[in-house]
Amino acid sequence: MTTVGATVRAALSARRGPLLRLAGWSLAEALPAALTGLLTARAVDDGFLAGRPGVGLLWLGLLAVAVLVGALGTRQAYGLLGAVVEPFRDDLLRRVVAGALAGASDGRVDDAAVTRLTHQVEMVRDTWAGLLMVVRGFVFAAGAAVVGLVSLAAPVALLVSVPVLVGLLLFAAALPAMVARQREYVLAGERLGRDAVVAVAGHRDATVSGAGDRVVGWLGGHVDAQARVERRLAVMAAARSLSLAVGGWLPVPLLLLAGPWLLRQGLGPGALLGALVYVVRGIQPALYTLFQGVAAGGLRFVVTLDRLLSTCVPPEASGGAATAPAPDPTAPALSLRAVTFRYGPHAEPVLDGFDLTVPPGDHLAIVGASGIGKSTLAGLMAGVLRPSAGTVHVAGTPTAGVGAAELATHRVLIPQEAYVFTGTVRDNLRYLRPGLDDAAVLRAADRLGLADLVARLGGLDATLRPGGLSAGERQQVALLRAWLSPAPLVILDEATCHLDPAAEARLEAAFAARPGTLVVIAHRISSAARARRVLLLDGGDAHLDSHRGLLAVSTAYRELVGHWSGGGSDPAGLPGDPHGFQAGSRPGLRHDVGQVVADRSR
Ligand SMILES: Nc1ncnc2c1ncn2[C@@H]1O[C@H](COP(=O)(O)OP(=O)(O)OP(=O)(O)O)[C@@H](O)[C@H]1O
Repeated sequence: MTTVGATVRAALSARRGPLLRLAGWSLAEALPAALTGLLTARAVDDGFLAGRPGVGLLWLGLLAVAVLVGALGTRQAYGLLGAVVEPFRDDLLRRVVAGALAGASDGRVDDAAVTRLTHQVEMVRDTWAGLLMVVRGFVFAAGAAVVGLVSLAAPVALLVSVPVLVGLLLFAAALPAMVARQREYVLAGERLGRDAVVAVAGHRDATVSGAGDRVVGWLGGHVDAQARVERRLAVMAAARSLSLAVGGWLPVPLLLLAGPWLLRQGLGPGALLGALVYVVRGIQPALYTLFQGVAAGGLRFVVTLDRLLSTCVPPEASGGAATAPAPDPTAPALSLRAVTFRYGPHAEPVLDGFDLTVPPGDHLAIVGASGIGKSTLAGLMAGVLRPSAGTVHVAGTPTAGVGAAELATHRVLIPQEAYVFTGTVRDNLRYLRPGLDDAAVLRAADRLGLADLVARLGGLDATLRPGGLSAGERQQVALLRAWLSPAPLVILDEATCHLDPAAEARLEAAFAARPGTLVVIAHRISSAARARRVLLLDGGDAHLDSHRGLLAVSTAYRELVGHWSGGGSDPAGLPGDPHGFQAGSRPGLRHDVGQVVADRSR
């Protein structure tokens, strides 16, 4: 499991640019803290005490300018905070949801768990932002104050720095215990909440069976436990106060006690006052904010992030294409072994002990009656569905436990209802390959005969509104997007059903010529005839052969072809049946494909 420390380090190193800019503006923000004591000392020693109030006011005016610069720094720093925090939140959310999806059984996701996890991600985001600001604020404010003290006099800086360091060390020593107490506190709260829900849900049974007192006692035990943990947490507040007393307050009496000696060494009274200003206005509030911030939001951040990471898919599994291993070109494009799939624990299996190997570069058409399991098989091939038993490999990579981003580099699945989103034509087309240049996109559009469509949509910069597109146009946009994807395997699940036969033929031919492997859930007989091999899903059987081969050996296939091309205005498809096949026309077909393996490629 990824640790909190590693996650924080990765988040910081991934956002180096914005962090550096944040540091730059933090310097500006720290300007008043750095100058406040120095300018006060000048105003007093060279101005007011020297009988030159004008000079004193001038120094104070400079301080006012520094305050304005600091305010500008604060404004910019908060703006930059989003650039550091939001990508961290996005990445965490992606991993958490991927973890929830990976943990889902039979494709069923626990919605409540996802909601709880996303809520916790928001909490981590907020506390992360708070922690960054607090730590950053302390480093720059305290650093500025120390620089100011050194510029006043080195012995003064030493007198202040030593107790500050001791206070920080005390706080750091108490931190592990604070984290442990905070974790106990969170767990006790969760336990109480969970069991209270159980008790409330079962209160009728408890009352009827006379177990009310036992339930109250049981819950009371949880309340007591939480109170005990809270008391232990409160002890940690004492450790915090001690650290603040040493680091933030001790320098004041030390400076006052050393005052006569410092004045004898030539330090002006204004400089002594300036040093006190640095301590009281700079170091003390910075320490207070640091201790409070770390003890409250910081501990919540560590504990909540730690719990979230235990549910996450590691970044390498959910990360972007850059971290995903490349598909193995020598492995079969698809390999299904003993795959069984059912939509529910008590449902009949749609596939049962199914085997299939698709070599790289193959062009496979899958045919069968409506409801026989073609889309289910496509979903399994694409890793969208998980087999109840057996394994599915895409280009040598098992689809189980692989993140969506990695899968996307291996295969692209275009379903019947194509997905188009509100955004530019360019973003829609480059969705699976964001870095691609416009020329390559337009070349591909031309290659697929879709240049007119792109022009009609208003060009690459135009905004697509999904509602304004016909079903056929949506399919063409999705097909061009799939063509542009880096994935070597393309699965078209009746992805051309809203196009006319000529457009379908043109697009399928283009996909067949694309380097890689093509699997088409056939919508028309012509799709099957164009394919190198045809997989026929039949009731208790499955057959794999060429179109001609199947025509020669399979009565079921001949019957389907007969239905497909039999009469009507569309010689390539069955009139009135958008699927080409009709379950009613094949009463003998069952939904279980059966044990028979039709795999002649092995
Ligand atoms: N989400 C689902 N929940 C339960 N059963 C489902 C689900 N999706 C499909 N099925 C059932 O699984 C079987 C196979 O469906 P599938 O959609 O894979 O068949 P198909 O051959 O693609 O059909 P069509 O050609 O009509 O698209 C059918 O009996 C269908 O009713």
